[in-house]
Amino acid sequence: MTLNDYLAALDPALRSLFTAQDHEQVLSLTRHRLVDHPHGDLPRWLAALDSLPAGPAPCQLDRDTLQLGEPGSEDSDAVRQSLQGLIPWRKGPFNFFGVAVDTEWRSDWKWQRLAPHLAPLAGRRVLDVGCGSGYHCWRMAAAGAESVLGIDPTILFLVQYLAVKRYAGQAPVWFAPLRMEELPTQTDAFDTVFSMGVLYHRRSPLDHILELKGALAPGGELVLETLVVEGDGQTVLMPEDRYARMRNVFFLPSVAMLTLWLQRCGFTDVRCVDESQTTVQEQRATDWMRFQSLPDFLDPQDPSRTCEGYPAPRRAVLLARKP
Ligand SMILES: Nc1ncnc2c1ncn2[C@@H]1O[C@H](C[S@+](CC[C@H]([NH3+])C(=O)[O-])CC(=O)[O-])[C@@H](O)[C@H]1O
Repeated sequence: MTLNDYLAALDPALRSLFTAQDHEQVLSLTRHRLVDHPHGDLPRWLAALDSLPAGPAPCQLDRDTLQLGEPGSEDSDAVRQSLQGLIPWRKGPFNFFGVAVDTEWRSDWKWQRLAPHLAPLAGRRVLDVGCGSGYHCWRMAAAGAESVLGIDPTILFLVQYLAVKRYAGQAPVWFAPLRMEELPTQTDAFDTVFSMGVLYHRRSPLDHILELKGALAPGGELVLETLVVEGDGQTVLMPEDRYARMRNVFFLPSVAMLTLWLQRCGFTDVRCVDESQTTVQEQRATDWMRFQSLPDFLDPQDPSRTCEGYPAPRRAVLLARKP
C-alpha cells in the first residue's frame, strides 16, 4: 500500500466520523505531514515497509502478542531485516511470520489491567489519543469496536501501524499523524476516548481533558491513563526539569487530584480502576529498542526514586462519563 493508497482509504473512514469540514481538516493535515512536508526518514521507513511480504495474511489480533501472518511461511531473516528498518519499536509486542518483535513496553500488561473495566467496546466508535504504534488500537478492534482512530504525531509509529495494516487491513483501524490539539474541537464523534501516557506531556492538563470531552458523544466513556504520585486531593508534582530523564513532563497529580480535575471539567462517574508502579519488566531496552529505558532512569541506590530524586513512575487508569 502506497501512502496515496492509504490516504484514499482513510478518506471515507474519516468521512463517516466527522462533518465535511472536520473531515477535510484532518485529511489535509495528514496529507501535509505525509506528502507535502514529509519527515526526512520517511523514504527509508517506507522502503523497509515495502520490503515486507505482501499482505493480506492470517492475523490474530486478540492475543497479547499480535500475530501477523503464518509463522514460518516467509523467509524469517528477510522479515527480521525489514522490521529492523523500523526500529525503535516501543509499543507491542508483535510477531510477524514467526519473528517476535520484543518491544520496549509490554503494552499487553496495560491492556490486561484496564480491559475488564471498560464499557464493552462492541459497536463503539473509538479514539486512541497518543496511540504509539497502534498496538492498543488493534486490541480495541479485536474487542469489537465499530471503528478505531489512533492519533499520534510520531511518523515512525504511523509506518509501524502500516506494517500491521498490511496484513490486518480488514480490521477497522485508522491512524492520523496528529496531536490532540490539532483535531477539530467539539466533534462529539466518539463513544469511547482513550488518552494513555499523554496527559503529563501537556502543559495545560485541564485543556487536554476538555479536548477529550469535546471528542466524546454525550454518555461516552473517557479512559485516562497517566503518571500519578501518591497523595491527597491537594497533591500534584511538577518536576523542576526532567522526570525519569524525560523532557516535557509537567503535572503528575495524585489520583484524588486527577479525580477533581475530571469532575471540575464536567465528567461524572469518575473512578480509578487501577493504580500500579511501573516495573522494569514492563518497560526495558530490548533488541528492538536499544536506547536507554526505565532501569537506566531510576536511582541505582534506591529504585523507588527516579535518578532526579522524584517518586519512581506510578500510573493510574481513571474512567469517567461525559453527561
Ligand atoms: N499532544 C499529543 N497528542 C497526541 N499524541 C501525543 C501528544 N503528545 C505526545 N503524544 C504521543 O503520545 C505517546 C505517549 S506514549 C503512550 C503510548 C500508548 N498510548 C500507551 O499507553 O502505551 C507514553 C508512554 O510511554 O506511556 C507518544 O507516542 C507520543 O508521540
